[in-house]
Amino acid sequence: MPTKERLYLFDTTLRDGAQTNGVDFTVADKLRVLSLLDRLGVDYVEAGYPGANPTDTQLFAEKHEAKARLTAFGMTKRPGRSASNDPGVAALLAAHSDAICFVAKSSAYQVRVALETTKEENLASIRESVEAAIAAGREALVDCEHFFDGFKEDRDFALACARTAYEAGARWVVLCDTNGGTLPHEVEAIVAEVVKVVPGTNVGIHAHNDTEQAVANSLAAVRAGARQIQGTLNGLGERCGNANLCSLIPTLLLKKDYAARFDIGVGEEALGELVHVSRTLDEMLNRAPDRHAPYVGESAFATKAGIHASAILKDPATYEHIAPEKVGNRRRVMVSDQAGRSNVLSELERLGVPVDKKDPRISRLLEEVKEREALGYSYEAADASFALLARRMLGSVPDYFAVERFKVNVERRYNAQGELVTVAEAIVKVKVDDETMISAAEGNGPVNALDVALRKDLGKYQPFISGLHLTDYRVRVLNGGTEAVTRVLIESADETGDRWTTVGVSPNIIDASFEALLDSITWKLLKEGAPA
Ligand SMILES: CC(=O)SCCNC(=O)CCNC(=O)[C@H](O)C(C)(C)COP(=O)(O)OP(=O)(O)OC[C@H]1O[C@@H](n2cnc3c(N)ncnc32)[C@H](O)[C@@H]1OP(=O)(O)O
Ligand SMILES: CC(=O)C(=O)O
Repeated sequence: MPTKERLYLFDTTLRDGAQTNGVDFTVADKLRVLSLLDRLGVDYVEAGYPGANPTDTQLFAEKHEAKARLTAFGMTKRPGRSASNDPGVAALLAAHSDAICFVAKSSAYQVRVALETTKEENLASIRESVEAAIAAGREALVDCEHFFDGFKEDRDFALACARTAYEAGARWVVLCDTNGGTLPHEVEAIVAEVVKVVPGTNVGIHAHNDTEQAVANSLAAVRAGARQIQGTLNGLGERCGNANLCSLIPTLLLKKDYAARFDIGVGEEALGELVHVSRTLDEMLNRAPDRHAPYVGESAFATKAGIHASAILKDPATYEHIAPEKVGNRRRVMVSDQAGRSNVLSELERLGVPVDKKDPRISRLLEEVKEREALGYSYEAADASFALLARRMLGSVPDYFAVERFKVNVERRYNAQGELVTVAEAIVKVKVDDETMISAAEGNGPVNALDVALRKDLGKYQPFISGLHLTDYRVRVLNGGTEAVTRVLIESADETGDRWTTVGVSPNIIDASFEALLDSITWKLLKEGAPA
């Protein structure tokens, strides 16, 4: 087998990713991400911009052990002064890092307008900054900012910037599509010109996603000869983000043309951790994961259409481009108004509901789902409500308890301190066997009060629901005006870490919420095997 070429991965989640609107890393966050990236096996981690802010300065104030080359980012020296006299360069040289990545303009227009200097001064800044880094024993990289736009307007100057960086000793000359407007065929053609001047083994690509082409542009650059890709986890980055490493890594490892040709330093085992890495980052940043993200999204291997589900059950390869387990994801076959019998059978199997494939009740269950979805229900996410619907149809859900009445009161009034407050109170009357319980509770809203009252005393079932808590509550008004119907989805969790979702629908939001709450409790009792 021919030896593979080495393709290097450079992660900038902690630098360009930190430029994402709404993203803010602490030093502790950065160290955690560094360890995630190190386990993944990327070659470089650009961890920040020492001197730009206290977090990054503190991060680089000491040495951090990592397999990846820890990289500090910053500007080349400013025009009109020497590198040894430039505070920005001094901060970079003082930082504990293996490598320094300088950002340098490579567009004549940017040099004139943004830097207000000359082309010659800019080339001198690149050369002297790289030389200073190397003299200090660091590996030097140069991010050629605005390279592709610069190449289109003044090709010779853009190439002179790249050549100057290389000749000064930069290990990598990284071509940046800073404004993200370049298309893959342009990237491929321009990189092909650059590698005539700087060897491809020293050329990198840094693509922004403003036309949703960052991943395609990175692959186009590799096709043309570049051998380093810069990107971020989950595609974080300035404006629309950077090339998403969670898409690039599996593509490079699993798609034949790249896998056969390149070694990227990330192994199969680490690839199996990709979903975990992606979700851990989202969790840390308090961002909702993108359900539709390629490879790592919750819906990346979710099938709704009946025709697809039928084929997937025969052989998953019929509708999947890779096996989801390779990236640590899972297949989901959903039940909805787009489903056929195959979706229902698959979901029942997953939920552990035993059923004979030929049972005529399967078709009736499917019809019931479709009729209910027409009324506003949605079972795609509400797995526990679907399981209850199915089990009720199959006659296996006990009547654990009956709610005889409930009352909810919301009142705005002055409290004893003279402050205006809104108070929600609920009373629930529940019958378990022959015993009647009446519970009252206050809550931060009517649904919360109702939930607390309902779960306060369920008699003999109380021990079974003690670990139950609500983790999410979503409301959607399905059609406007006076005819509006409200759909409530409630996500619950318990002490074992299990999560499940239930649905309720009604013109009245309290009724819809109550229906979803009842399903949640009933599912928990069923799951625990509570006696009827
Ligand atoms: C394309 C990219 O993503 S590059 C990454 C950019 N990242 C960041 O900017 C985040 C961190 N930045 C910061 O905290 C601040 O901008 C700092 C600390 C770096 C600089 O702050 P300030 O000194 O107040 O300067 P300010 O941010 O207003 O402007 C940048 C200056 O750098 C100059 N500059 C920009 N790029 C370069 C470069 N590659 N080489 C030399 N100088 C440069 C600009 O011309 C401008 O100079 P001016 O003040 O004489 O007009
Ligand atoms: C360096 C960088 O982030 C850019 O040019 O986009």
